[in-house]
Amino acid sequence: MPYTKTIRIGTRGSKLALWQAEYVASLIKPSGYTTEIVPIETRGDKILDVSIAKIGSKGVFTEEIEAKLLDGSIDIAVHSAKDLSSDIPEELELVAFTERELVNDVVISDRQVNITSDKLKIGTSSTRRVAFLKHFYPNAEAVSIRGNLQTRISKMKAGECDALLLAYAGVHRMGYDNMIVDKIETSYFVPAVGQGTIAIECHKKLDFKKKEIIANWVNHPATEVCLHAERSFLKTLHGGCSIPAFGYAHIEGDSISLKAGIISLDGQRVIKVKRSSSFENVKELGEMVANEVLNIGGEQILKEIRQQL
Ligand SMILES: NCc1[nH]cc(CCC(=O)O)c1CC(=O)O
Repeated sequence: MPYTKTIRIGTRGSKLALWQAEYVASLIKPSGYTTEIVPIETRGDKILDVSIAKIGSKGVFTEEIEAKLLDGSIDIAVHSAKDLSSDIPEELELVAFTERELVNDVVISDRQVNITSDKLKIGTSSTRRVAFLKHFYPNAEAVSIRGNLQTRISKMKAGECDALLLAYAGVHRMGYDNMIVDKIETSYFVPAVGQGTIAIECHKKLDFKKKEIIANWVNHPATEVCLHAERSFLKTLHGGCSIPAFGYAHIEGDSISLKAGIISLDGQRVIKVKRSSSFENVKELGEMVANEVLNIGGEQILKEIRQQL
């Protein structure tokens, strides 16, 4: 095949995913390479009536896309880093992470609501958010809502819930900032691993010039190092996206600080550990934090969750 200066970008077909793919394409553009966006439907897009936790296996939003990386029909895949399992196929690698957006969860609503004092029905389908709601906002009632952001907002307007709890990143990318009624602090409501950043996955054998373009034009090194710490934590914990684990790393001077843990599904027990390391040791940092979390009660919580799901 003749060499083409075109990078084929595989992505899910949802509006948020397409926004993210377009964003990555816009970062590549000044390099002189062109891009082609290839939408791919995944299992997670097809099954809308069951919560993600119950679909079961990891990678429900990524497997079909990874298959196309493996057979060479796309050059790179663009994912919300949060949706990416901690184990990716041996032949593939993560080559870039875009600059992280504000990482917080936010409450959005079409009416005036107060999450602290009102008895709100809050739409979410994330086990982490349901458990944190039970712990920090016992007034609130979590109701399961799935679908893309647009669908969830229509369900809220139709009365299925009073508010939605979502990642700021997605809300912002879809242009719903004006519906934000509360920004929840990460000091206690710790985000999911990878929240707010976009990961670029490719075949280890992808043409080196294309890899170089991605590294130079798409990757944000400070975000990348934080993501490696968070993902090392998740990998050691053996948690997929259905586990109510959380992890957030950020740079403090010349070290990386990682705060991560797990919460029981009933919200009763929060196991949280914060440690820091140099930039070179983020993998060990993630492993150390995960092992500590497992040892001080995390193992027991994981065992209970595996029995319940
Ligand atoms: N699990 C779905 C998902 N995956 C990524 C985002 C938002 C964008 C991001 O976190 O980068 C969302 C929606 C949400 O959690 O509100």
